[in-house]
Amino acid sequence: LTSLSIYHQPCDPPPPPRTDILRVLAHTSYTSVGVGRGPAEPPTDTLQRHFSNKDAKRGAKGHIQTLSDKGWSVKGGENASISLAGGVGHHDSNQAEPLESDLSKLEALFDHPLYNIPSPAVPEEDWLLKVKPKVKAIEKSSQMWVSASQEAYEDVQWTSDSNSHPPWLRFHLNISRWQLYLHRDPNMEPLTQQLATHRIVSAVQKSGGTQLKLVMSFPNYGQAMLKPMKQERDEETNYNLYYFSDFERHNAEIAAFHLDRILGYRRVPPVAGRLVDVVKEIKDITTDRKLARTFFTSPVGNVCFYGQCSYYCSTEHAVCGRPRHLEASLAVMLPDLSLASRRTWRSPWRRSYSRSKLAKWETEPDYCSTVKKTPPYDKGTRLVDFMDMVILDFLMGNMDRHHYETFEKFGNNTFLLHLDNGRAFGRHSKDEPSILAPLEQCCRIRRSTWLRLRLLSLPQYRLSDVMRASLFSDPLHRVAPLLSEPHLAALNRRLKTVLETLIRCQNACMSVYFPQASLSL
Ligand SMILES: Nc1ncnc2c1ncn2[C@@H]1O[C@H](COP(=O)(O)OP(=O)(O)OP(=O)(O)O)[C@@H](O)[C@H]1O
Ligand SMILES: [Mn+2]
Repeated sequence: LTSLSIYHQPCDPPPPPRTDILRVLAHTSYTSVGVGRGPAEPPTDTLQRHFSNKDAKRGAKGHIQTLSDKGWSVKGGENASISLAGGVGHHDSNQAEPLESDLSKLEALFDHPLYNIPSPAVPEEDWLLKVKPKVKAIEKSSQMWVSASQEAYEDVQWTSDSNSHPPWLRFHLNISRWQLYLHRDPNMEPLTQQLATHRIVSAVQKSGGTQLKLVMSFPNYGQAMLKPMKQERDEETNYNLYYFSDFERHNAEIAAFHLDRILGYRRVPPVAGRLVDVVKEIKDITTDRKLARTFFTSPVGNVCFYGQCSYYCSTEHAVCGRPRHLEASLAVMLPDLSLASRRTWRSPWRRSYSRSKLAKWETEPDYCSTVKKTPPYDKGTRLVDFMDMVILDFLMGNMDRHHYETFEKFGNNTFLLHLDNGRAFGRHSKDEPSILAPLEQCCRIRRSTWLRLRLLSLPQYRLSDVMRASLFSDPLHRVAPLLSEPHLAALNRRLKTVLETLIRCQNACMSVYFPQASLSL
């Protein structure tokens, strides 16, 4: 299983000819396909082995019930899935399928061996954080921190037992060298539930970045980054706006989390949608004076605010409740930088961020060969990790990946954090081929990613369907589907383009080394 290199060069001799790989991929028994778990593959934690297919199915159904119990479905209770199936019936009648089938596709996808590749336990040094051994009682009392507004926060009674930890802490403690969370992580449901429903005790502006965002705090000391809704779901980005002037979209942050998980990466911090009460949950509780000063009531009686930031923070660009309910995305905060510092990397394929200049990669045909020789892209998994991110960005139309971050502790041998996806999903009617330039130019991909992409192109796991099913679990789905049908359809179209690019890569090299070989993709 580990014999195949993740660095299989497109121009290396290909592995021995296989029978129809697509057929094998669709087959439930996977042992006959030599999928390598290269050193870059996220380890599978023992926890996930306890999750049988049955548990997973029950989990998914249970979730629908939880949502409907809370009045989050149109009809609720037993009929929840039926009414919701009707609710999504507006997509292309040729493809119309009830939601039940989308959900079972998602379950089947996550049950597939490509998502359940066994791996050894995570070595001690591969965890991002370590729990300190028990502090003595005396030290403890002198170290005890007393909150200024004690009523707002809960008493902390955490022990070394993870059952005593709130979901956000469990999330932090489970971040490892290769992924933010586990496949089928049992903590995801409580974590996203809390983001969506937990009482907000503090809201302040987050500094840094160009657009308005807030840090929200919860009574259990968890925190989340809020991005407000600025654009209707079916509105397309204005064609005359440069990518760097585009608005951020809350639904893009949510959808990116789901897409990243479906691609099997798990490199986007969990995000949930929430209808926030602008008055009760922001204006009344904020201690941020600069923010408080920007609240006003619009001529039609909606409560609005605009905060302070370097773009779009003015009365003209205020975000407004209806009349006080505002849609927003809440992303769980990563561990504080004092506990886990991060390194920021400039993307080698960064756009020029100028209206007139072109970047080097746009003019130099052999640009990739230079990058391949430049650390950290010359060793380890960095280049294929970068390609994973490129594919995510192309699928969701994100042109704004100027930088990416990694956890300092893990050096160069670690996954890339896919933070800041707010400028994705701006346009469904057009694809942006330049986002794929790195893949076109380098022709490199991690084998397991490539296999998963092919899986997602099969009708029984179709990307748009599994995304629809996954997004259905977000609380904001009851307000409106997080991605409109044209956006879901665009995902399939773009996936096809990615696969065609890879076939072109393979063809080009096959013709060099194996002129007579036929391609059995
Ligand atoms: N979930 C998170 N937890 C902790 N920090 C985060 C999280 N998401 C983003 N950040 C940090 O906050 C900074 C700003 O976030 P983000 O990039 O999403 O905002 P932005 O306004 O879109 O920024 P920019 O305008 O530079 O694109 C990021 O550089 C990142 O370091
Ligand atoms: Mn941004």
